[in-house]
Amino acid sequence: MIQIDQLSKKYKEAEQYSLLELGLNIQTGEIFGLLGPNGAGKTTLISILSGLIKPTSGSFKIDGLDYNAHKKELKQLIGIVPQEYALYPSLTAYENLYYFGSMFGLKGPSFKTSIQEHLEILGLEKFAHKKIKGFSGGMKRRINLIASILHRPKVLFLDEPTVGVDVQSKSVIIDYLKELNARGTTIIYTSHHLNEAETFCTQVGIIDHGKLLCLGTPKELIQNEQGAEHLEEVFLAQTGKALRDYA
Ligand SMILES: Nc1ncnc2c1ncn2[C@@H]1O[C@H](COP(=O)(O)OP(=O)(O)OP(=O)(O)O)[C@@H](O)[C@H]1O
Repeated sequence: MIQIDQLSKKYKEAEQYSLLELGLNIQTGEIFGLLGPNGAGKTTLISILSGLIKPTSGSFKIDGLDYNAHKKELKQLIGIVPQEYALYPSLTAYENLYYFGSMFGLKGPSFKTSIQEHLEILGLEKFAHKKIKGFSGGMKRRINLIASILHRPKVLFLDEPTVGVDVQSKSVIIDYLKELNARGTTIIYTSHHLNEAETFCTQVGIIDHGKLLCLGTPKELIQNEQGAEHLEEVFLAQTGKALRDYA
């Protein structure tokens, strides 16, 4: 589904590469967890794959389509849930979703029904006509998720979709993502919640300093790391214990 070849990114004015000749294949139907410490390059990689920023060099294809030649098709094919909320605070939940769906050309009664259905599935039907500015973090994350999937993307990129939300919202989000995946959506997500990734992901890639360190199912990675019982131990063995503070 996704073929990444020798992808590098050096931001303007940055001294170091944020991604360095990274190669990776992600198969159709996976729930792929992109894990790594702060500053590892996760957001950079997801932002390149979802067309938000350009790589410095290298290439990638999604569903056989090269990004440079097929930008329009790829926009319809993918959904993006960014780390920051991309919502209009003074519009209601319904108005936000209507706006984002319209951007993908959605319209008509079936579109309106689809918004209502998604609000129900994610437990937000009571808040459909309330303004976003009063919503909790967990509610905003769920609205952000709906906004990114109304056009039924084949591939969904999520940058830390469960950060800063309570256990209840997290569980609704994860269950919903599993359901989407069961219906055929390939999921690529970043997270610092290693317990969550261990049970949620079918494949995991650990990256650091812009390079892929290891790749496999959570079970394979745990088996291959001597003495490890959980993904967290694999992660620390691969990336070390040094703090990654940067400003
Ligand atoms: N716009 C930018 N300009 C310059 N450097 C940047 C920019 N965005 C990110 N970087 C740098 O690129 C590196 C990778 O950052 P990135 O945000 O991709 O990491 P991350 O793995 O997503 O981290 P986190 O877990 O903190 O979100 C870091 O060193 C960061 O400082």
